[in-house]
Amino acid sequence: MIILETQNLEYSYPDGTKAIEDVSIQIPRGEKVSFVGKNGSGKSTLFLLLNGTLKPKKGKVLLSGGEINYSSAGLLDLRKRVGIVFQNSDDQIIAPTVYQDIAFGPANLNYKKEEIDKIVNKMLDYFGLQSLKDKPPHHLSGGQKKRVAIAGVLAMDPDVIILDEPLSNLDPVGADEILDILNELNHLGKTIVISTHDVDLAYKWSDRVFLLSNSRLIDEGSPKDVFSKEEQVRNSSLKNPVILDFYHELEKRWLATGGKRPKDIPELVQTLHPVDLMRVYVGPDTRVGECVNLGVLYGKYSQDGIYEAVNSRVLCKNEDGTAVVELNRRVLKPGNICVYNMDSFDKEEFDRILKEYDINFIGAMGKKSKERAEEEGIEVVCNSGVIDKSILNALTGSRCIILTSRGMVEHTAKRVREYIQKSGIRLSFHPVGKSAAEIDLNSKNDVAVGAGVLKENTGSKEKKNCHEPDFEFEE
Ligand SMILES: Nc1ncnc2c1ncn2[C@@H]1O[C@H](COP(=O)(O)OP(=O)(O)OP(=O)(O)O)[C@@H](O)[C@H]1O
Repeated sequence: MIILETQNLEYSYPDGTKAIEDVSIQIPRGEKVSFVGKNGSGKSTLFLLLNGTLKPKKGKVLLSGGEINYSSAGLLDLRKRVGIVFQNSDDQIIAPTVYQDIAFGPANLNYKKEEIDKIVNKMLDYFGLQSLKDKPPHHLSGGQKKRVAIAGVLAMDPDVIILDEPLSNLDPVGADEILDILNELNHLGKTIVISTHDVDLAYKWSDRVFLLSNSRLIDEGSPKDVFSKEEQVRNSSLKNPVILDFYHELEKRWLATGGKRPKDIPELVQTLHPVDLMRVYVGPDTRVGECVNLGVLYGKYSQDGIYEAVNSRVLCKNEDGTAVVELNRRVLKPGNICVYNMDSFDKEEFDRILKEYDINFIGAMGKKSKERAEEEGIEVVCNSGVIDKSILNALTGSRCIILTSRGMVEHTAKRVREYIQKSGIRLSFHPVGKSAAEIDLNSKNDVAVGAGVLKENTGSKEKKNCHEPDFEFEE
């Protein structure tokens, strides 16, 4: 529901200065509203028009849908419902004591003495001014004067409280105290309208921002909307809220993502999730924001395990066809590789091994073993580049078996062990079957890398868990 509204408002001062030109605004009831704009943009003039202190040359001011009545009675009613706190408290505080100043408004409304006393004491308590009630206001500090000025307005229990630069000249703690009071009053249902040059305040505090420039309304909307138009903000001689500048710098360095502009520090912290980025080539049709699957990452990209990069979001694309993607890693449990000597093939034993190791990839190496596999009706899925393909399949979690003959078993073992040593990825490797025990796993052909050597696991091979490697890398 709109509590205050202006329609095509125009105002010029008697000297001819055009202070407000064609301004139409709507202020919803119960909102916290900020007017921002450089010096002389027309904020104070608009506020004086909103509470009837000034009468527009053209256009209308409406309160709760009704046009303002500029008769004395109409204005008295308006000022009871729309209170204004001036930027300079000395312009507002006129009575000889704090008590009398707060009592001024209710007295003007012809309230009875007891009622006035009750209201003033309530205000003195609420604003922590009891100990100062008999002091002359001009002896008070800036913060205390501001509290007296707000108390004087609140004493009339207005629906809307308009405050012109309420925090100017206050120290940070004093400013926070006033802000707390405004927040509480808003919480109690009051519509709070302020003007400010403090873009950080307008950005984080307001529900709605109106931007004035050269006596005209330039923009209005949520703080995030209004302050997202950086050029417009700059052209209005304002600055970006610091929190947004900071966020943009983090965003440029890929330290903050999510595209959600933070409103305050907790929101900023939320944008700082650790990002895991990779520069990759993507097709020409891939767009920023799309997700790509990069397959399995190992070697230097694997961190301390094997990962599959699925649904990795493209954060930016470069002209050279590369893109920066945010990796979405899915941990892969490495599979295993068994090697079986087809020279001593035994159908029953072979079937048991397939079952025990849950084999889902069979490769055959060497003419003899391929022929034997065919004779035995074994479904071989790979018969060239078998060792490397088995390694690649094992990396993505497959359970592989390589069928080969006596001499090739040790060669296969050596190649797999080399890979394990170089990559640091602990694939399981098991010579299996009757002749497995004959394989010299500690062959002098083993490759030693750095300070590490491979050694055989102890324990029965027959009982070994299929995910447990036969070889360990020993530092
Ligand atoms: N009493 C006056 N007589 C003539 N011109 C005035 C008077 N008061 C303000 N103005 C002019 O009206 C224009 C709007 O002034 P206003 O005080 O409303 O701006 P403002 O946005 O509140 O500025 P500030 O941020 O400096 O408080 C300015 O050009 C100003 O010089």
